Amino acid sequence: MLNVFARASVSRITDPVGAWLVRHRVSPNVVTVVGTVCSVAAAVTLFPRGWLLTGTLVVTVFLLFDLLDGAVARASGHGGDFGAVLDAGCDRIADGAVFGSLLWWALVTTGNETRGLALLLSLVAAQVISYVKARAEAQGLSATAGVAERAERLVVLLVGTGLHGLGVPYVLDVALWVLAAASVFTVGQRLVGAYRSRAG
Ligand SMILES: CCCCCCCC/C=C\CCCCCCCC(=O)OC[C@H](COP(=O)(O)O[C@@H]1[C@H](O)[C@H](OP(=O)(O)O)[C@@H](O)[C@H](O)[C@H]1O)OC(=O)CCCCCCC/C=C\CCCCCCCC
Ligand SMILES: Nc1ccn([C@@H]2O[C@H](COP(=O)(O)O)[C@@H](O)[C@H]2O)c(=O)n1
Ligand SMILES: [Mg+2]
Ligand SMILES: [Mg+2]
Repeated sequence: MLNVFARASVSRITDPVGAWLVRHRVSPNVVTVVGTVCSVAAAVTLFPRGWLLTGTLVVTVFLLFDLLDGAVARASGHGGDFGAVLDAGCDRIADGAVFGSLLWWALVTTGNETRGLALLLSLVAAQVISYVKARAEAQGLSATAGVAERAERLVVLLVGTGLHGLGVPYVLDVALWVLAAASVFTVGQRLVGAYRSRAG
């Protein structure tokens, strides 16, 4: 949904930044790798310590690099097949680090098994959602539908962690269970989409 409705607005910001980076000889792959490494580093150092507000703000800044690398690729005219693979692979690494770090915080730091379960479901479902789409595309099928695409998943999660960090009660638990349910549902939507997209 955000991919359809927010992308045009986001591009009005990211396209000029992408063109500026190209003028300074920055390549899209550098943006992808730097954004991923910094997202992972921020998530694994901040979330397990329970620094949820700081973690949310810092991780968000570096996750937004994922919106920039495509803009740099378009502005440089060097976008390509490998860039798309690197982008998607790095997305999985960043998602694993963000969800995994919060899972560590929930289970090890605070001993909250309910939050841990919701995070575990969301982590596994997030990876499966993306894998089913990629595998379907490799088979010549299409599986793009889903209520919880990556942007939606990250927005729900990070608004929940940010507000929890600010001391707002209940919001994180609601966000985590909405996220887990929507993510599991999206796995089903992607599989059904792939099935229906078969020719004949
Ligand atoms: C209240 C207390 C304080 C809390 C503050 C924090 C609030 C945090 C709120 C939001 C943070 C959101 C961060 C999200 C960043 C990442 C977004 C993202 O994923 O963008 C990519 C996405 C899709 O692009 P692709 O098609 O290239 O991506 C593919 C897709 O993700 C596939 O998904 P899946 O199959 O898993 O469902 C993957 O498979 C595939 O790997 C991947 O390549 O782009 C969009 O959807 C476009 C719209 C995104 C809107 C996000 C909202 C961000 C909020 C603010 C934007 C401000 C913009 C400023 C930019 C400045 C840059 C200098
Ligand atoms: N290192 C990269 C990253 C991305 N691309 C291209 O951009 C597309 C993704 O665009 P986003 O705005 O969603 O990041 C991707 O499919 C590639 O075509 C690239 O070439 N190199
Ligand atoms: Mg990207
Ligand atoms: Mg991406």
